[in-house]
Amino acid sequence: MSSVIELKDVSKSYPHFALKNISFNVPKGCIVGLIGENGAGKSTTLKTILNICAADKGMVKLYGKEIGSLSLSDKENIGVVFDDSVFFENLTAFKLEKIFSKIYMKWDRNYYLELLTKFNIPTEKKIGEYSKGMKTKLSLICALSHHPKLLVIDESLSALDPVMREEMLDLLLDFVSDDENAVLFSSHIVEDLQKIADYIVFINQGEVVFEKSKDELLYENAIIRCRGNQLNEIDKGDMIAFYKDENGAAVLIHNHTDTRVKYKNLLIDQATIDEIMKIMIKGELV
Ligand SMILES: Nc1ncnc2c1ncn2[C@@H]1O[C@H](COP(=O)(O)OP(=O)(O)OP(=O)(O)O)[C@@H](O)[C@H]1O
Repeated sequence: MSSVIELKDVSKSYPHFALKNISFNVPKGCIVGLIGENGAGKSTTLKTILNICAADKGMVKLYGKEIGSLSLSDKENIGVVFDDSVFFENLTAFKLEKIFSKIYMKWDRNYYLELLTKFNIPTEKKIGEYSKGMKTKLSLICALSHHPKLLVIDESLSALDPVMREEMLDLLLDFVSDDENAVLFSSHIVEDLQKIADYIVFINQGEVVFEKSKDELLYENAIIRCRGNQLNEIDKGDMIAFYKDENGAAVLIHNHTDTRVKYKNLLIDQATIDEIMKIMIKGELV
């Protein structure tokens, strides 16, 4: 399976923060979810991929080409939806269409109008008068309407209500049903990524903690919930990380049949990606 994005040992330093040797791939036909707490380095990673900020070292390739050597038509194959995407607030969606039709060679007016109707976006209202959710929808619609092959989305869908998010997620699944397309999607709403992502890349304090297929991640991990004083009943070798507070302990363990048998007297739950992330960030790694 070839990759749309390849990152190898990418580093970028700011005065009080550094991305350190970030490596991961975004394979064709896949949705890759980038997760991590506030300030972990998700946006910086996306900006480095898009060459909005240059990496200090490492390699970024899109469709096998170094990021600095992309042609205009290569760039047109990238659709970007950022949380702070700005459109001219005095324009209407109709006027915006006229501008984009001149910028993008593959601009698809009919598809744009179809999506505006489907997602109830007013065409004659000024964009400055849109709600945040409407702006987000418009941003995704614009990104899709020039038929990119890669969509890079930063946090944006968090402004949408659950029903609308579901529809947008369906749109992304539809997008990657074409095996040539791919999505790199950074989100706080890990639940969304659990629904649609094929791979999860977890970044913490500027470093990749893991890059795994979602199915593998959910299958390989389980959580023991117990009282704090029961922690010593669990062998360190079975633990990945644990979190303890006054209400008890949550222990991330390797999910093997033998660990399930070994700890049959303790409550073992399936782990969600959200819980895996929280225990690894807030708890202690073993
Ligand atoms: N231009 C910049 N100059 C200096 N520091 C920066 C710059 N851009 C980002 N940072 C710092 O880099 C760190 C990572 O920021 P980044 O926006 O990548 O995190 P994030 O994971 O996307 O966070 P969030 O989920 O809150 O959006 C933060 O500490 C931020 O202050």
